[in-house]
Amino acid sequence: MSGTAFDVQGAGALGTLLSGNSTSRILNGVHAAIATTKTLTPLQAVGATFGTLVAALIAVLFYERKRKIRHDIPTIPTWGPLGSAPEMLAHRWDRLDWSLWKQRWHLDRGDGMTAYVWAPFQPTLIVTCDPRNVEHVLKTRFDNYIKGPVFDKIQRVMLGHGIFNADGEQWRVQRKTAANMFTINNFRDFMMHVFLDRSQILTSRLRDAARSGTIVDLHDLLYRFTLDSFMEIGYGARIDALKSDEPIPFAAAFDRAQTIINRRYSMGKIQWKVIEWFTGEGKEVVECMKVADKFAYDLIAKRRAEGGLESKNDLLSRLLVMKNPETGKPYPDVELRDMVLNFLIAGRDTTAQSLSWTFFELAKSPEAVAKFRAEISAVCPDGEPDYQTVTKQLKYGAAILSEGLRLHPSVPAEIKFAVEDDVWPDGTRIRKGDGTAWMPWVMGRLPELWGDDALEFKPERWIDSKHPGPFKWPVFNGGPRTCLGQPMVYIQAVACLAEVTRQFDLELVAPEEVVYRPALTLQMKNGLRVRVHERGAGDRTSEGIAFCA
Ligand code: HEM
Repeated sequence: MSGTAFDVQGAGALGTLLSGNSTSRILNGVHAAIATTKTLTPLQAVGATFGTLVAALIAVLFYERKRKIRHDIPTIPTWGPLGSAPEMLAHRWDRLDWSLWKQRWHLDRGDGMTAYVWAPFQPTLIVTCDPRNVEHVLKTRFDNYIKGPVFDKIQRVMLGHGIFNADGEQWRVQRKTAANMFTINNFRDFMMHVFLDRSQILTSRLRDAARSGTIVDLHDLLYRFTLDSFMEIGYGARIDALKSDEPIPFAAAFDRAQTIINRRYSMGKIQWKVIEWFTGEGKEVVECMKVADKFAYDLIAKRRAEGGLESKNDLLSRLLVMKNPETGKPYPDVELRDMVLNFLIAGRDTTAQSLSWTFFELAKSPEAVAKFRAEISAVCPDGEPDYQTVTKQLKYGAAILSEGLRLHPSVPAEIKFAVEDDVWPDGTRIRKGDGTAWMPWVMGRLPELWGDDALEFKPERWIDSKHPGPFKWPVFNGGPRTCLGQPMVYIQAVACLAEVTRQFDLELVAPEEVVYRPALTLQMKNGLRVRVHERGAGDRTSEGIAFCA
């Protein structure tokens, strides 16, 4: 290869990396350098080209630094033109702990609750733990903060144009449709029936484990529990994942795609594209999504073919008879596919994770378990609970879940992008295009927000004090984009917590192994291995798998 051809390719690659006036100045420099290489030997030309590219890269890094550095917002000490990139790389496995450490550092210096972090080729992120700012972004200036193209490009292959990915009118229409479905009253009875039925299968698996002395991965069982429940409630389909230990092909493909996609958030677009091209993971995502897509389209076709949709209670049947308020026509399959997969992510992973982390905390807190058992015996002494019991009477159970979510929010961090310049309530100046982030995981651990016992698992704080509201505890978001599933989560999770706690003692096998995997949602990296002990007949009011007898 001649030195010149090689050089021009290199310059071309740089050209696609960059844009803007300064960039063209840099490129002119590169071209000038290339022209001089024409008189060199091939080896010298390669050396000169490499040197030129390195010099150009350094120039770009310094330009990026100049563009991103903010003198009006605090940040941790950075690595010159590399910003915080080296630390982000070093802390890719404990990203949340690093963020907490960073926030503590700022608070101890008197910087306040808002700081920023930057790295080359990634959007600058202004990160806040101030509930006033969170309220401002989520509610007061809702229209000024959007998910934006970064989120859309990363997630498009999986979420399509579904509700999680959408902004503006596209989001508004879907929100309306989804909100309508969640207000249907008879849906609640159907839901309750499904949750109790699946809870019974879960407890029968735990009983088998207790009797055979087998250690179980409760995290995996809870994923199966929420998958089975949501498949029935959402799509009227029974897949009985809980009755087996085998991987479910579509769920495995979907999980693999999620794992690869989640990693994209810690990189710039070019970085993840290049890495996925080299590792073949880009193609793998596409293949996995073909499996998930086929699953979704088959579900839609089957439900449509069965007919009688008007009398069915599941979400998909309701979607199939609904008309898009925009077009006045039924939703096309491609939009139904997006809804199916968006709701599956919402309905399965987050609830399974919240239950897993809450059981983890309960297993370390015998006092909370004793209080919960006393409440269960008091409010449902004879027979299965109804909707009212779970939603109104198991107050300590609900407090246990809220406390579990405070310390381990299923969505640990959120990002939105500013449409226009703005000023936050704490005085932080936001520029058009800035990424703004808040981290429920970090907020839940700050003594400044929760008192000196912030790191302790204390369900009582939800009973003894006023509810903190959605902006100090943004676990389910707040404002117009509040989680639509929150009431459903409390029914399913409180029923499941009560059912398991009433019948079993859970012993953690290796508590030190219970750690998160950095991802969009708070998975347990090594699962939740427990030894299950059936409570003696004297501990319960009766034998059996009824919810509370
Ligand atoms: C513990 C369980 C759950 C947690 C912690 C949770 C949390 C959240 C959060 C933080 C968001 C905002 C996401 C974003 O905009 O980036 C959200 C949105 C949403 N959630 Fe949940 N969620 C849970 C369970 C569920 C369930 C079971 C459903 C229903 C099937 C559901 C349905 C939705 C929907 C439809 C949205 C989109 C709302 C919108 O953008 O307008 N969620 N959830």
